[in-house]
Amino acid sequence: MTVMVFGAGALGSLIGALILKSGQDVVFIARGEQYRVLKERGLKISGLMDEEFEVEVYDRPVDADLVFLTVKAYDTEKAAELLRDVSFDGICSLQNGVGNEDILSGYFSAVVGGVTTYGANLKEPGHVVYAGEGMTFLGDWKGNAAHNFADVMEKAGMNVEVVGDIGKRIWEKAAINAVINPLTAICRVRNGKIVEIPQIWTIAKKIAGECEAILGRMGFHVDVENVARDVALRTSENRSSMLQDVEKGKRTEVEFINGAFVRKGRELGIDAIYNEMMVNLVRGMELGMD
Ligand SMILES: NC(=O)C1=CN([C@@H]2O[C@H](COP(=O)(O)OP(=O)(O)OC[C@H]3O[C@@H](n4cnc5c(N)ncnc54)[C@H](OP(=O)(O)O)[C@@H]3O)[C@@H](O)[C@H]2O)C=CC1
Ligand SMILES: CC(C)(CO)C(=O)C(=O)O
Repeated sequence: MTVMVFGAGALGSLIGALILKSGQDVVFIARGEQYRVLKERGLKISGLMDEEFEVEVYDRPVDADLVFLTVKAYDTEKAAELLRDVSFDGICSLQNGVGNEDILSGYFSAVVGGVTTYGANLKEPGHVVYAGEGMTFLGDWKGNAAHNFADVMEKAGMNVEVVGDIGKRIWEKAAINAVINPLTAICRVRNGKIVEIPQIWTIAKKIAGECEAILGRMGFHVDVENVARDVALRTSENRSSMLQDVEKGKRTEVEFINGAFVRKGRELGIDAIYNEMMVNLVRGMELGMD
């Protein structure tokens, strides 16, 4: 059994390292400087684990049995096109945002949706910090492969559960990210500050209200304001992934987070003007970067 990790950045390298450490075969797909360093020097994981791994790494996909997809959401379509040329039995997205599984379902017959709270940061090429042990929920989106992916993760000692409501969980996580991520990125603050600073929290509540109305109409009843508040406070010292992207001058996943609520709101006839404002402001920042 060979497991491919397509997108060996922060999360993919961590997941791949944990699977490799358990004695299972892993191939890593990377690009650019990350590919070069992984090939020449291997992978270093620090933080909750302190180990170095020699890794089998390629700059294009190869045949495998199972594929974990860990590219950013805006790279999913391109990854699917590349993966079409190789053979594997199932693909599992561990990405944030909405829409990845639908894109993959247009290409492949066994697609698994995933939501994970494991935390990883890329310190420098080839060096990933394992920042938080979390939980991963997997669910079949198309076909029947979730249990195969869960077996691999379980063997690797990871916390994982196969669930029947992965769609709801993906949207729920997207709602939490829709409230916290753009505001932390625009205001350049850590997560906890969006609750502490009343001027920011006022806007957060508007975004949460729109997300809750949309999720409610979809049959997903979530108290978005309170859940997002709890997550922001529990992760109060975190710099959100969107803030980190903006600070590094990288593109963000805002179109797959707040943008997903704007599109779903339009479809359902529900206003999502605060989410739309977040998309425009964050995209504006991205496009204005030198
Ligand atoms: N990091 C975390 O703790 C968590 C992340 N997530 C989600 O997981 C996903 C990945 O996040 P993260 O690991 O932080 O992001 P990273 O940018 O660190 O990792 C993605 C990696 O995929 C690479 N990549 C993209 N396209 C290709 C390609 N065609 N061929 C080879 N490599 C490719 C990227 O290269 P390049 O840098 O050149 O673009 C990058 O190295 C996101 O959706 C994120 O929201 C979810 C939970 C936790
Ligand atoms: C939950 C949260 C907001 C934690 O920082 C996150 O998922 C992110 O930063 O993308």
